[in-house]
Amino acid sequence: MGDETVAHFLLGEKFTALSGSVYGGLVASLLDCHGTGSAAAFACVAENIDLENTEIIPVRCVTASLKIDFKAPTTMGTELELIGKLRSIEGRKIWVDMTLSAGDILCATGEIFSVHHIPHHPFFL
Ligand SMILES: CCCCCCCC(=O)SCCNC(=O)CCNC(=O)[C@H](O)C(C)(C)COP(=O)(O)OP(=O)(O)OC[C@H]1O[C@@H](n2cnc3c(N)ncnc32)[C@H](O)[C@@H]1OP(=O)(O)O
Repeated sequence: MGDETVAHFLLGEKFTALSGSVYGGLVASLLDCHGTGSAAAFACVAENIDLENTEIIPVRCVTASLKIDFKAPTTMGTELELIGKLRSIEGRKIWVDMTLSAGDILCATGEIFSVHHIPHHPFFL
């Protein structure tokens, strides 16, 4: 993964909102999921956890804040690429900047602030 995370998606037509384009709420969901996954991966790297040889990723993150800017309609039928870049880690707090592109078109940017290693958090009981 180096200093960035990459994921690809090809969505089905059922996620169409306005004609020919992906529903914006789904764009936000993809960025949310990619953001928390990226935050967990960056936390592992910071803690020298070997992701290649780990069956269960020992770090979990939850979204505390998510900001999306929609830059252009997200074309339906084109493979989407999500890229996450670590902005910073301060203890349990992790900030990741993201882009979502369809081919050459930058469709959305996102910023996620997530929190990890939460003892006794109801999500992880
Ligand atoms: C299939 C895989 C899917 C993976 C999951 C995808 C992502 C998700 O859907 S997660 C679900 C949506 N998110 C949630 O439901 C989270 C709900 N919120 C919470 O559980 C808590 O508020 C939580 C965990 C974020 C923080 O609570 P808690 O652990 O008690 O820590 P808390 O002390 O309040 O905050 C920690 C730090 O973050 C800061 N912080 C918390 N929320 C925010 C925020 N919204 N903005 C800025 N800073 C914040 C606090 O100020 C604090 O800073 P510091 O340590 O410097 O004082």
